[in-house]
Amino acid sequence: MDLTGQIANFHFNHILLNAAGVKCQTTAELDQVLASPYSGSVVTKSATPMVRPGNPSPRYYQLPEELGSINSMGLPNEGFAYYLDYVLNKQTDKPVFFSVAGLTKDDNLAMLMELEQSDFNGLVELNLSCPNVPGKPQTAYDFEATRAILTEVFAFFTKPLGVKLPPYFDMVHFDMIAAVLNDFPLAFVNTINSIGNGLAIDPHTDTVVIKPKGGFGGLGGSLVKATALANVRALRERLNESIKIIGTGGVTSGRDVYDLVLCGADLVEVGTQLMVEDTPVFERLEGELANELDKKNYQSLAEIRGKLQTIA
Ligand SMILES: O=C1NC(=O)NC(C(=O)O)N1
Repeated sequence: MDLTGQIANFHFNHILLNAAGVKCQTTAELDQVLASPYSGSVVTKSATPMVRPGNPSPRYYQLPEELGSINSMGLPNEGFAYYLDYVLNKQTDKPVFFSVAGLTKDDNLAMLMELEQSDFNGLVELNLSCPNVPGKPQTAYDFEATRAILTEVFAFFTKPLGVKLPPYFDMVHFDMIAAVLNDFPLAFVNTINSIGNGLAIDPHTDTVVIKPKGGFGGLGGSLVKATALANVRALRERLNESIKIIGTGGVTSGRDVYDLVLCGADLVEVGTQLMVEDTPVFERLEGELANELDKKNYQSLAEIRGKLQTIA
């Protein structure tokens, strides 16, 4: 059975990997994800130029009844140089994604210039959608700002680049972001980032469950699946076919992976459920995915990719 994926010149023997932010802040975590026989790749925690402690804790909370998670991490990371050193020295035959999330356009341009001039030979993900830095907007909700930064980036950047997008909730917004992205030689888009600025309450104490921003945080896990499916499907229908799609959000079962591929995903990322189960989740999900294909006598993901049916 062929459970592989392709982005640019990179072939992925498995389509599952971590979502940026989960199991990817330290070299030990990155090594563990890469070492899983059932991961196809790894993505680094979104890097800022300097080390960042992030927001005060509690800043991550698992919602009850396996609904998902809420987080306001605030881009804690070991700093750009730490991740560049890791990717330049790590021996692996799996493609690696380097995620960057500068707090300013200049920070992003500086990190991307350093990556361009480095020997890094993987893929780069420009995170335009972190909802958790107080006072900072999710750039990709501003279509002109997104066009402006991509214009400056592609004036010099020649390596495979993709963007991490927030979820959109309006058909016109799908049209507008696709009209921007189609003007650039992007290797991929990764959709969705968490659903920004949700709120969860502890019923025993009548208190929010995370400290930053009065309890507002990004939502992940099963409760965001329908939004993730819609964003993958809408962008697949609108983007040039040269722009591949990484589907992220709401994956807790092999059927969830199958559904994202059905909507057009080339690779699939796991965030909240990876926090819950750790790296064995990749084996479980791939096994369940294979079973879903078996049920319908499919031999490869290529047979179902983008093949979601509508009602005539
Ligand atoms: O892009 C991000 N999305 C999230 O949901 N959380 C992290 C963060 O807060 O660092 N960043």
